[in-house]
Amino acid sequence: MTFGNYQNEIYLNGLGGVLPELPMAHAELEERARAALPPSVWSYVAGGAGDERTQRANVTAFDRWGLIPRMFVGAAERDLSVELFGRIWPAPVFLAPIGVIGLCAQDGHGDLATARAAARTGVPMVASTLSVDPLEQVAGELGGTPGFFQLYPPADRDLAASLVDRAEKAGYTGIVVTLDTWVTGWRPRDLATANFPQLRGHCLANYTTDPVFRAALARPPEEDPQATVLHWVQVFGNPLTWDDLPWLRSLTNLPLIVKGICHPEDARRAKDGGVDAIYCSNHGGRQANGGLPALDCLPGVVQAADGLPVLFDSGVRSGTDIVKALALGATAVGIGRPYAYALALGGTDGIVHVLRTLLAEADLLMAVDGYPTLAALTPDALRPVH
Ligand SMILES: Cc1cc2nc3c(=O)[nH]c(=O)nc-3n(C[C@H](O)[C@H](O)[C@H](O)COP(=O)(O)O)c2cc1C
Ligand SMILES: CCCCCCC(=O)C(=O)O
Repeated sequence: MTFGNYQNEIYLNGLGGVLPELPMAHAELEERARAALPPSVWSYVAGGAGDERTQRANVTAFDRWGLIPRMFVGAAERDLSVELFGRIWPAPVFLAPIGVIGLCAQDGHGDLATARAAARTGVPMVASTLSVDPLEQVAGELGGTPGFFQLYPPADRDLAASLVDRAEKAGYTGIVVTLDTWVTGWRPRDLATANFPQLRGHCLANYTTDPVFRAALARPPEEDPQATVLHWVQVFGNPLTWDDLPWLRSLTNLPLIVKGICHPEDARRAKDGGVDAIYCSNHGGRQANGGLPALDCLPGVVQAADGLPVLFDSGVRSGTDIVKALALGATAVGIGRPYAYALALGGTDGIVHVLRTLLAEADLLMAVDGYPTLAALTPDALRPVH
């Protein structure tokens, strides 16, 4: 599927892949997903850290930037494609890793449904360590679309190596290491309902199918699920230091991307440590409350990355948001909660719907505002709103 030049599709053929019964605006999508999802899954996905100020600020940060339209640029033809890690992506957009995405699908196999949406659209998927279906099965649904495996680096280094090795063999094209969630943040909604312990048991497929993880158990996970979860709790978290970066780098020759970078100095050190890209994100405000909106961190990270690709997520809710993040220097923009809600409402078709609408809006905005290429989207396209 190619993106760009939606005009004909919208005005002549309708937006292929868009479901008339699903909303185009995020607020309505969210409201309908709330009604459709089991309450425990809803509050887990929608919730964040503390009183969720940072989570809300991630979204409203986009309102503080305004695009300035340009004229006489002949923007009838647009091209949203981007080359990243040696592959051409149809658009500078990807599906961010979502740990319980499996449970957002009505059949409980949302990881597979997401991979199928990636296959249909060509929009790359970052598959979470915490999935209902094992990473090999998820990769099997990706078709030719690039897939990235997101690693929560476990305390057991052999387990980390095994997960990365499996991801390589399964055909993933990069490894995203998430640094900001070695322990769960203060999440009142989940604490109130003891939600995560309830949900996580369903999302350990990558562990229960792993030879290193299984070898550490006295009895197989199928026979003793409780002991399995207890062992997982022990090995999951790994508060890494900069001294661990060479080890992480040594795990793979695939592109290595570090997720959760918000400080320019961290971006600089990660670049010096040999990573292939920086992923600027505050985990959608789920980990730390009281922080800067991720969008406000993006320009500093881009500057410090000094030419290295910078992936970005946290708070992206519209095509306009995508364009603003690109103008502020993101190389590609991650979609998070919107696709979880779309999955809940329409399965794979729902995710395709949300990607099509987001990208159509971005594309048309680039057309009417006179920024026909990604190269034209520079910080000069924006001014702060007073
Ligand atoms: C329910 C849920 C589960 C998540 N699980 C993971 C995960 O397994 N790994 C990870 O790196 N990020 C995870 N994230 C964070 C997302 O990758 C992304 O950073 C975040 O959703 C962006 O914020 P937004 O959805 O508000 O735009 C999760 C986010 C949500 C909402
Ligand atoms: C022990 C922490 C697991 C968190 C897993 C999923 C995730 O990243 C999230 O934000 O939720």
